[in-house]
Parts: sequence; structure tokens; C-alpha cells
Amino acid sequence: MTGLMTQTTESNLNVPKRGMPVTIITGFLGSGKTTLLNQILTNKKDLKVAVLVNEFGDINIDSQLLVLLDEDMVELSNGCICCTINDGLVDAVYRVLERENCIDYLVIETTGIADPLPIILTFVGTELRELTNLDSILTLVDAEAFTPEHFNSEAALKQIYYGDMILLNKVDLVSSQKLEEVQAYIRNIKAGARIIPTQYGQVPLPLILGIGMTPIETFTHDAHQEHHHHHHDHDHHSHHLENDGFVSLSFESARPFNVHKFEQFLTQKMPQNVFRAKGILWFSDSDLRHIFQLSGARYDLNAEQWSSSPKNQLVFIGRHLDTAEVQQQLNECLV
Ligand SMILES: Nc1nc2c(ncn2[C@@H]2O[C@H](COP(=O)(O)OP(=O)(O)OP(=O)(O)O)[C@@H](O)[C@H]2O)c(=O)[nH]1
Repeated sequence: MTGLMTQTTESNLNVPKRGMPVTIITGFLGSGKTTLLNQILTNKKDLKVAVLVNEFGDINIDSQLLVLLDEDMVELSNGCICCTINDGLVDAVYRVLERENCIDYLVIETTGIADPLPIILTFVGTELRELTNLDSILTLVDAEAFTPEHFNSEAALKQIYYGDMILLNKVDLVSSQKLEEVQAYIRNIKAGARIIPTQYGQVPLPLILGIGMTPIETFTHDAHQEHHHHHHDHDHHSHHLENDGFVSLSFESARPFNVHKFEQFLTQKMPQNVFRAKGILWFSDSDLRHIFQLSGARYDLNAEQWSSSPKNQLVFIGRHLDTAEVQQQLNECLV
């Protein structure tokens, strides 16, 4: 898992001294944002990194899967930061800035369907401009799942367009020809894009942190307009959620699943339009907790020790999902 990362030391991270540096990690559902965040947290050495995780779903799964979950961790409320933009995000950044043990760096993980622009504009167009230093927007792209249709998602396109650095992830799952095709598509969307091919988000930290790549001046005009908008129309927000048609379903139970029924659900019953699912699962015949990840057509289950009392927590995300149907199917898998 370390590989290239072993050469990283704190001293070669060129972290600016004025204004807390901020990196935004964006990328479509399941592209590897949390995996990259874990790489950063594992390899940050003495750098004090605070993390804001924003999830599209009512249960916080990602934050439970992060390594080094300690006092440096801050969670944002669920939903979508680009829709609840000013208050939720600005308040959360203030909480980080006000910490007694000073934080060196802030990393924000957006949801997979977030348009990064409103988040960028919040840093450029509010009082955060003086207090923080927006360093870069990192966009994860799933090299295997990416198609020229960009999942018919406007947000997926914008994530690439506004990415200062594209981490073309999951290169282990594609041929070199597909890799070249995806790079060509990305350059089509964003001429001159800087692309780093990665596997499990492994990249030397000096290539992605403290790189000063966000062209803040080019956003300044937009930021003023946005600010103006917010003053006069409190309902104004990006309509990407409605446009993209994604919904999420959260499922929790204090009863375990029957493993065979759950497998049958996955392979035979689950609706095709589930695009992404993740969860922490409890099976009646196992003492371990199982981390469940489904992204596109792939899923996996990894067993580890429980650190809290067992229960089931799952989130499903998809377009036009019949959430009542999935809820019913999951209930039928319980013991
Ligand atoms: N084969 C392979 N799998 C990967 C790679 N990077 C991440 N994954 C897997 O892809 C799945 C999704 O990764 P996450 O890091 O949770 O993706 P995410 O972008 O945070 O997902 P959302 O927050 O739901 O949008 C997990 O099962 C990861 O282990 C990679 O380079 N190769």
C-alpha cells in the first residue's frame, strides 16, 4: 500500500505559511476519494491535517472508514455542501480554524455528485478568502467506469473541468489502451489537464498538497456574482441534484443479516440502477464486521474486528431508485 509514498517526508511538503491551506478532493461516486484521503492521513507524518467529510446519505459511512480518526477529524453535516453551501461549510471551516492545537492543513472530501464550483466560490468569495489559502482541487476519475457520456452527470463533467489535478485512479483495472482513451476524453473536457495515473490513490504527497494550483483570481468575478445572488435569493442553489436524478437510501438495523439472503439480494434482486453502495455489515454467522463496497458492477466485502457493538448500516445511491423496494428487500435479508 505504501509504494511511492515511503519517500514522502514532511520537510519536502511545501506548505504555505499564511492562511490555512485547503485542498478539495472531488470526483464521481466511487472514484476513490475516501481511499485517497486515507492515503493522505496515513502518510502525513507530523502534519496536522483536519478533514471535512461530506456525504450524500443520512448515515456517515466514510468517516467510519477513515484511518486515524482522532480529534483532528471534523464532520460536516450530511446532504450536499454545495447546496447548503455558505452556512454549513463556513461554520465547519471556522471550527477548524478555532482549534487550540493549530491545524496545518485542511482537506475536504465532497460527495460524489457535488459541483465543486460553489465550494470554490465559498473560499474565494467570503471572509474565508482572508483566513484560508485554497491550494488545489484534486479530482479523482475512475479509469474503468469512466465513459464519454460522463455518467450523464453534469457534476461529473464539472469535477473534471474545475480539477487542478486529475488523479486517474483504478489504473489496475484497465488496459493501457483504455487508459489512453480516458486521458484523451479528459483533455477534451479540459485542455492541458494535469493527469496523474494512480492505483488506490497512491501518490507522493508533495505532488498533491501545498502545490498552489487553484487559479484564485479567475474565480474572483464569479464569486462576487454568487455573493450577490445569495443576498437576493436565498433559495438559489445549484440544481445538479434534481438534474442528475440521484437519490440515496439509508438502511440501519440492530439485527444481523443472513449472509446467503444478502448475497442473493446483491446478485439477483437489487435494482440495476443502484450505482453506488457502501456499508458496515453484521452477519449472523460471523463475529467480524464486514465493510461492503459496491461501485458500478463491482462489489467487495472485507472483514475486520468490530470496534463498537454490531449493527447494520448501509447507504445505496442511484438514479430513480425505488427506495421502498430496496428497503423491503433488505428487511427480508434480516435474521
Ligand atoms: N481496484 C481498485 N479499486 C479501488 C481503487 N481505488 C479505490 N478502489 C475501491 O473503490 C471503492 C470505492 O472507493 P472510495 O474511496 O470509497 O470511493 P469514493 O470516491 O470515496 O466514494 P463515494 O464517497 O461514495 O463517492 C472501494 O471499494 C475502494 O477500495 C483502485 O485504484 N483500484
